[in-house]
Order: sequence, then C-alpha cells, then structure tokens
Amino acid sequence: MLEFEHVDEIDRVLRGVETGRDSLVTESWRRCVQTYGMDPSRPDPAHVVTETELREHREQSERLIATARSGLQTLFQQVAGQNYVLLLADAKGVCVDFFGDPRFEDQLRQAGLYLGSNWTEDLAGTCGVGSCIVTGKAITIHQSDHFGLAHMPLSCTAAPIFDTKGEFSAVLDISLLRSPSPKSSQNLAMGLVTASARRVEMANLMAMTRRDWVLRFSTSPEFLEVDPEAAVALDAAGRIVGMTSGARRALDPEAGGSLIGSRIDDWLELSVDDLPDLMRGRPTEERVLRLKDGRRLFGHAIAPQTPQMITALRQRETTLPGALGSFAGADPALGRLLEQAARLAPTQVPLLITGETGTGKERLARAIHVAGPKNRGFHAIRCTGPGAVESLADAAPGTLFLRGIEDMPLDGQAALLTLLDRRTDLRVVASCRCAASELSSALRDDLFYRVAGATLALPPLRHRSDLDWLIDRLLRWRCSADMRLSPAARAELKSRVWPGNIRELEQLLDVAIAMSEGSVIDLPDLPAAPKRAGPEPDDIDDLEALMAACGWNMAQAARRLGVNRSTVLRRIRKAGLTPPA
Ligand SMILES: Nc1ncnc2c1ncn2[C@@H]1O[C@H](COP(=O)(O)OP(=O)(O)OP(=O)(O)O)[C@@H](O)[C@H]1O
Repeated sequence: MLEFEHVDEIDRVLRGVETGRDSLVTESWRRCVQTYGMDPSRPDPAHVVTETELREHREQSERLIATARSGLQTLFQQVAGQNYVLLLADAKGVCVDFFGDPRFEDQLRQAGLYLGSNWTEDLAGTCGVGSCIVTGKAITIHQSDHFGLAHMPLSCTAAPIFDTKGEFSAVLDISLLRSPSPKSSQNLAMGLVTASARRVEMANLMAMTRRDWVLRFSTSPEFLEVDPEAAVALDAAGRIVGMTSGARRALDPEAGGSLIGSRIDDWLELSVDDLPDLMRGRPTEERVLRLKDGRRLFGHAIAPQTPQMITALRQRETTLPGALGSFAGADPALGRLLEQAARLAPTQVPLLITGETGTGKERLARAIHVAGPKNRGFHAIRCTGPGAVESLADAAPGTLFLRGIEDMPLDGQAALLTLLDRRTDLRVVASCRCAASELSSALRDDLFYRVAGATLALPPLRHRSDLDWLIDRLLRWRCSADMRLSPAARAELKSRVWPGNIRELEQLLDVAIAMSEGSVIDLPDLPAAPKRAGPEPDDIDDLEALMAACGWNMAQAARRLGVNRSTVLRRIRKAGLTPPA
C-alpha cells in the first residue's frame, strides 16, 4: 500500500501536481526519473565501493578527515544516545568517515550507513548526501522523501562543506535508521549538522592559511571569539585568498559569487592596515565592521603566523634543554635570551639575571641549573639575610643562587668573596632588580666582576608579546578544571601594566578562579588593578618594546599606558619610531 502511494505521488509530482513536498525533494525526484532514468519501485541495495576504491577516496580526503575528526567526535557524543549515525562523504558521495553505534553495525551496513557506501543521487536516488551534493545546500531527506523504497525508513540530514576557495569538498550527514514521522523532528539535527560543517570549514581555513591575516566575523559580539559565523583569509594587499562558505552569505548575500580574489575594501569600510585594531586586545563590542551596504558585523583579526613563529616554539621545545624549552611563548626577545641561557648552562661562567620583581629570575636560574651538569646542588640565599653566606661553607658543589644581590651589605660581600675564593666548585648565578650598570655601584668592584660574567635581562610582563600564552599556561597549572577567560576578561588583562609581573598575574588568576562561578572567568571576577602607578615608558627602547608587545595596536598601547591614542601617536612620532614592515 505504502509502496503504491509513494510511486503514485512521484507520478503525480512529475505530472505537475502539488503534493505538499518540499521543492528540493520534488526537483530531485524529477532528476531521478528524467535525468537518471530511475524507477522508484526497483529494489535498490546499498552501493558500496571496493576496499581499494575506498582507500583511494580516503587518501584524497585525508586532510579533511583529519580536520573534521575532532569536531565530528564531539558531535557524535551529543547525539550518540539517540541512535544517530554520522557520515562524512567526499564530494563524490562516498562515505569516507563514519561514527555509529557498533551494536547496530549489521543494520547500518545493510542500510548503506557505513564506510564505503556511495550515496550519489544518480545511484541512490533522492537522499541526504546525494541531493546535498547536487544542490550545494543543507537538506533533510526524511522517510518517504527518499526516491527509492529501500531507503524509506531512513531520515538523513546533510550539510555541505566547502574548501577555502569555495569549492564543494564534502558532506556531513547525520542519519537515523528509524525516526518519528514528522519531518520537523529533524530540525535540531539540521541545526547541529550545519553548525558542525561551519566549524569544520573554520578549522580548515585556520589550518590552511597560517601565513595570512584571518578576519573572522559574527553578527553578535558575544559569539565572535567562541563561535564566529564566518571568516576570510587576506593576503598582505588585502585580497581575499580563502574563505568559509558563510563569508559569502555574510558579505555578499545578493550576488552569491565567489569572493576569492576580491579586495576586503570592496565589501567593508576597512583596509588591511586596520586589521591590528581588530585583534584580541580590544573589547569585542568595539570591533565593529561596516559593510558597504550599511549593515554591520563584529570582527576578530588574527595576525599571520610567520613560518618562523610556527616552527620556533616547537623547535625551541625540542632543542633547548629541560625547562628552558618551555619557559616562554613566542616572544622573540625571550627566545633569544633562552638560547643564550642554554649555551651558558653547561659552563661555569657566573651569571647575572636582571629584571623587575616577579619577572622569573629565580625560575630562570633554576631552569639553567637543571639544564647544566647533573647531580649538583642548588643553593639559594637571600642576600640581605644575616649569616646566609656563612651557612654555605659545607654546601655540595653546584649552583649558588644569590637572590637580590644589589641589597647585599658590605660585610656579606666580604664573606661572599672569601667563600668564592675557597669554593671554586660553586657556580654563581645572581639576580638583581636593577640594571647591571646600576649594580656596579652597589657592589665592591672585585665582587662585581666575580658575579657579572654574562648578563641575562628578563623583560617585564608589559613588554612580552606572549602574554596570551602565559595566561593560558598559568590557568592550566592553577586549576584542574577546564577554566577559560571570557574575551572581555582577557582584553582587560592584556591592557594592564603588571608592576608585579608574573607574580601579580599568578595572584590575580588565583583570585579570579576563586571568584568565578562556572568554567569561564569573566570581567567581574577579576580583582581591580592595584592602585600603584605603573612604570612610565621613559625612554625610546621602553616605548618601542611596549608597542611591539601590543603588536603596534594603538588602542591597546593607550590602555596599558593609561593615555589616549593620540598621546601614544605623539610619543611615537617624537621618538621617531615606525612599526616593523
Ligand atoms: N616562565 C614562567 N612560567 C610560569 N611561571 C613563571 C615563569 N617565570 C616566573 N614564574 C612564576 O612567577 C613567580 C615569580 O617568579 P620568580 O620568583 O622567579 O621571580 P623573580 O624575578 O625572581 O622575583 P623577585 O625579584 O621578586 O625575587 C613565581 O611564582 C614563578 O613560579
């Protein structure tokens, strides 16, 4: 009976009768009969490619499968209890990746919901994957929407995945062996599958365009950084060189052509020089993009990662010994300092580590010690403590860390000289909060030259360009839960001056973790910045370092200095500084 009704409905549709079916479905039925010469009543088993063909299909989609996998796993976890099956099919309709409940494997295989099934429309008739490929649109083919009787129990919802040039590259399909009758029961599946396809495209764009600027956008500022709607990749001249499919809809909803090769200022009141102002340092709601047609979006720009930057961190981790490899993120000045530290670590050269309070001088001393000769002691003394030097008379050979050597009283200096004369097996590493040039006036000459063999100057936190890295690392270390910062909270941290440097950041994060109620630290969870005035960039080097740390983002530099943008600009001009090319 059902069979008769189905064939009869297809027949009526072909004769032009309106039966209430979606037009995407009736157009597909027409193609099945008129173009592919199919018969709906013909028994139609699943079409499965051979093992060798499947391997070839999978090899061609290898990169996409790798990118899509983690997103698909998450999606599968969301729907697993409800008997959904997830398929990733390539542009030729062959299922190249599959997530399903192993308990139903035989049934899934029989129904064609399995690796290697070929779901092109000309073989399988109207179906989720095949009709999505023909139309290039997300589609639900529910039960009797299917052309072939064999597929009628199924409900399939499929969304297309486009590559960074806007070419159709795959289909993400979520299917059910048995489903409730109303088609609207699959609306949620449609939402999930389109959102997942969008995220796969985004991940693919980010992975493919690391050397270009990426501009991500969203209609609401709240979701801009967590789940942007679309993105374009731009070359140095502002030409669009990559995109997600949502970008075309967002920038050019009318025309519908490819954006590739056009310039970003064809669509937005924006030039490539404005991109640094759309980076993370600025609150999302201020990052407004104006479209030429008067609409507005919110933008998030991600700077190109130079090949050096991408490989430098990985290389540093593998080439620098011990904790030196993971001491800092991608800050170029710190990278150079760590390389010097690694070269000096195995030697006996006395080291002077300078830097403001809390910049990590002792931590660096310990990392150098660990990277040096094995099985030796690390003896740390506070130079102001009475009798501190004397207590070292019988210390095991190793590193002598002199904390705050600039404060050492004269009698302590004399005792230290005596000790160093006797104990040539102790390697001196001293820390001081002032510059090496100032230390020379605080120490006896003969002692100064015994401690200042090589100087390593740690930068203050406000000069470091790897603040994001450091925040994330400290967050990971300080709480077992998966805690993160809201974009607004992160922007606030990036605009602070940090007179107490890493120690201040650590304490702030401890407070924020305690104050936050869920897994996101938001602006109100952050303690206020201490009232002490931050250091003024009093010389040209300091201003240049601060600008570099802010990626030459005027707004961010202005917030760190507590002045307005025009003051920053004036100081830059006065100092004769120019941004790097
Ligand atoms: N690279 C780093 N990664 C993570 N945490 C760090 C790093 N450097 C320093 N810290 C942390 O910052 C805090 C201050 O570090 P440290 O005591 O080494 O600073 P310092 O420069 O010697 O300070 P002071 O001059 O005040 O003695 C410590 O809790 C340390 O663990």
